[in-house]
Amino acid sequence: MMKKKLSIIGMPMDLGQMRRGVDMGPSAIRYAGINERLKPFFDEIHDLGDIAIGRPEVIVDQESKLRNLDLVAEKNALLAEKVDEAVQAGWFPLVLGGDHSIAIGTIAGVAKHYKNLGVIWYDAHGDLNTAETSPSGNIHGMPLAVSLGIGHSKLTEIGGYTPKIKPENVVIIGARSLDEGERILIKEKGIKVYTMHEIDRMGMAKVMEETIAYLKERTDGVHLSLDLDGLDPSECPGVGTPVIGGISFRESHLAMEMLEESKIITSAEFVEVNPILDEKNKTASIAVGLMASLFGEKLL
Ligand SMILES: NC(=[NH2+])NCCC[C@H](N)C(=O)O
Ligand SMILES: [Mn+2]
Ligand SMILES: [Mn+2]
Repeated sequence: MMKKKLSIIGMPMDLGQMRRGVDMGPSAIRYAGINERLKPFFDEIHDLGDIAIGRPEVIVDQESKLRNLDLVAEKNALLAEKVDEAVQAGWFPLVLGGDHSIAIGTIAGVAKHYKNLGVIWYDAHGDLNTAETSPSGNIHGMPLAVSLGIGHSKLTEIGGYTPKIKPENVVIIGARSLDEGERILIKEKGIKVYTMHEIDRMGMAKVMEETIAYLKERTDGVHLSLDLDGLDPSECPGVGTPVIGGISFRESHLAMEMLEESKIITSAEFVEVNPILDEKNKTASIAVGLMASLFGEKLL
């Protein structure tokens, strides 16, 4: 049997949006006991520490209006390298955010190892904006588009190849706040989306059954990109862009348990935990609980 090895990488990035505090996400998640909780499910766990981000001044790219474009690109290139090395060496990469712009780096590091990487985008948002469609200029609203090869070339070219993933290999779960340009892109590219409407109507069990079956038949690895704002803000208040009417804690655990049973997940990231906006580290604790379910923790 191959050893089960987990590589934890902290990405204290807050340059993809405007609310301070999300750079403390990795610390909050570690403080919530990630190591202890995941230990039973791995032969070895290496916490590689954090990628150095620094505290630079905000610079808006004059041409594209993207906030912190150069730094977000530079730091994501570093993350991509780290993730690439982990996968290469046979470690499961688990990245702790940081705002969702870090998915650009994670996916750049992972996708080169697969012919058809699948992505589950568990999020209230589509994160499918470009400089042209973004209402905010915040890069954390763009990483899924960037990974599909759509967006500023400084972002899409990270890792030296583009696109990273194909639209038919993506499943978005939990969407309830989509901008106009994102809706157009979803339809144009035929991206599979389970909005809150489908989750209410079909139930999470059916949504996950379909998602797993869909990805199993077309992908050779699946990355889970879980934005804690996919969950309802009453349960996960520690996020920068909360949207009412989200996925429940229980539904989310079921989703993670079903993913564990399916054995399809080959990399993951948990993003947008902002301890300054949180209540007693609740959101970080929920993130750790979801990771535990994803890797095999059972109630009985
Ligand atoms: N990763 C996130 N929380 N993204 C929120 C994006 C919000 C909005 N759609 C924007 O582009 O600014
Ligand atoms: Mn997101
Ligand atoms: Mn979101």
